[in-house]
Amino acid sequence: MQKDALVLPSPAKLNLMLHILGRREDGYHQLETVFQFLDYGDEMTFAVRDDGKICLHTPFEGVPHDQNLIVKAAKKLQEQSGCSLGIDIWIKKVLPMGGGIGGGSSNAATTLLGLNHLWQLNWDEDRLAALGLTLGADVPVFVRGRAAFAEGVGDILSPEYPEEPWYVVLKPQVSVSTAEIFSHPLLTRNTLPIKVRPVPKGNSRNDCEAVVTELYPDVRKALNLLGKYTEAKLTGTGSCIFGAFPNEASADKVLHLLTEPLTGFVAKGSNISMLHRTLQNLSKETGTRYS
Ligand SMILES: C[C@@](CO)(OP(=O)(O)O)[C@H](O)COP(=O)(O)OP(=O)(O)OC[C@H]1O[C@@H](n2ccc(N)nc2=O)[C@H](O)[C@@H]1O
Ligand SMILES: Nc1ncnc2c1ncn2[C@@H]1O[C@H](COP(=O)(O)OP(=O)(O)O)[C@@H](O)[C@H]1O
Repeated sequence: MQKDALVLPSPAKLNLMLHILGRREDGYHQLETVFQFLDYGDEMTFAVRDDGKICLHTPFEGVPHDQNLIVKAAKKLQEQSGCSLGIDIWIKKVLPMGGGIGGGSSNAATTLLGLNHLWQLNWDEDRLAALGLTLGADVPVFVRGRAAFAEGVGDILSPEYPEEPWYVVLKPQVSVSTAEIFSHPLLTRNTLPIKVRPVPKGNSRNDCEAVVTELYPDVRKALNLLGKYTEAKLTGTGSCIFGAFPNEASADKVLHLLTEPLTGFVAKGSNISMLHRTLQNLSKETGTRYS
């Protein structure tokens, strides 16, 4: 690896609540959701190439190189900016795929921000978020890096400041397809919009939960298990579930009681993503603006 490589985190997100208000003509659903980041995620390393090639060196099981959101993000940014440079990318992947914690979207956003810096494009956040939205509904929130109340298809963001507890996140041994849940006939699609902000306590339901637990009994089992210790909820379309705890020790204790046969982790909730905290620290060290 080159000595001037840039190493950046790619954090997970949780949907602290998720309401589905309706469906647009293009099939996409209008949502209201609260996004918060976790201080837990993948680690990505970037090194510039002079030959214009985009090379992801870490293989992903079941995801061909050119279908990877990392590669798609890099190629789109290269095309739209007209940049002649390329990039080598490595990733230490810890986030489970298809878990509703946004790993793919987060990887895409970290790629956009990392390359914006390394290729010296100086794109602003709005432009990067707009490009991100063409890759997936969740990419803009990762580009902006601040906890948010989201409307539209999840792309119209306004600041939200939820508490920042410690979470236990459990991954049942199933992967849920977002498209499958959103096309299900029994999905709740008529929840009324929330008029009051910040989102009042008691609005923390996830409208996908009923369909997901019906189709995936392992998710129901996990919710019941964690639900013995705290309120347990689904994030996004699952399959991960989570519950809040007042401190790391109490979260750790419950994780150790529960993991077999589930896998899971403990992480602190954060209203500023660790990617953006890292970029801010780099800016201070080098005097360069990173996004
Ligand atoms: C619902 C959320 C909440 O965070 O679920 P998770 O994927 O994280 O579980 C996301 O907005 C998902 O975002 P993302 O995973 O980027 O979805 P996309 O790739 O854009 O869309 C996957 C598929 O889900 C459906 N879809 C997605 C978002 C949305 N607001 N309405 C939809 O109907 C569409 O059928 C689309 O083809
Ligand atoms: N870099 C990536 N990381 C994870 N998943 C990716 C990536 N690129 C493409 N994918 C595809 O996107 C799907 C959804 O991944 P992910 O974002 O992790 O889940 P979710 O949207 O449920 O949080 C994966 O099952 C995989 O097929």
